[in-house]
Amino acid sequence: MIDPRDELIAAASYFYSQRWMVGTAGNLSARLPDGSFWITASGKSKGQLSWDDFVQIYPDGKLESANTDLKPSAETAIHQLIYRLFPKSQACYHVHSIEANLVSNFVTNEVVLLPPLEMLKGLGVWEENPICEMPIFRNHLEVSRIADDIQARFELNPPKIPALLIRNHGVTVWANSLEMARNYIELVEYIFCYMVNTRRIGI
Ligand SMILES: CSCCC(=O)C(=O)COP(=O)(O)O
Ligand SMILES: [Zn+2]
Repeated sequence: MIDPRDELIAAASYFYSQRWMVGTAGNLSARLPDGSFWITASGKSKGQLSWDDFVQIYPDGKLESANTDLKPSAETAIHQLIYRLFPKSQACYHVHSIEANLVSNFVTNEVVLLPPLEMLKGLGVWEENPICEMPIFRNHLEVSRIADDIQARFELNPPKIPALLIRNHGVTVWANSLEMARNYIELVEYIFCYMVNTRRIGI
């Protein structure tokens, strides 16, 4: 079995270079065949991760890490929930971009309408002139409350695309492979960038 940490490190380094994972912002995880997942340890610079900067979380919540000082990402509860709600997901990526935060303030309600761009096909929306919304969640200080809100909403109303925004915080995507999760981050960031630019030029 290939260890997914190399791919997570490469993705984090790329996202860092795009300024979507500045400093210690964001967290990435990837599942293993036994149902456990590797997740970035909390507070690590995402531009220079190594294998020892990850924690393995088992389905029963137990964890394993290279040293006992290592804490799993503060947002592990969201990754755990995503894997529970979407059992085919193999990766969950969360980044903080300026555009994601700007877009999260374009509306005050719980969803933002995305422009009907061709790029939505990359997120699985194969429709002409699609009406596609991205869910937005409140950024509670306690991450478990964010996870509770996501669970409550998604159990009733599953999202059309594998992505969610946390207002003034960042975007989270999930996918059936690490490669797809990386593409999804690029696609949502393209869409956010487009939305910010259309506002800027007033169209
Ligand atoms: C400066 S980032 C604040 C915490 C956060 O939102 C994040 O994504 C990183 O947290 P982690 O515990 O995964 O390092
Ligand atoms: Zn975050």
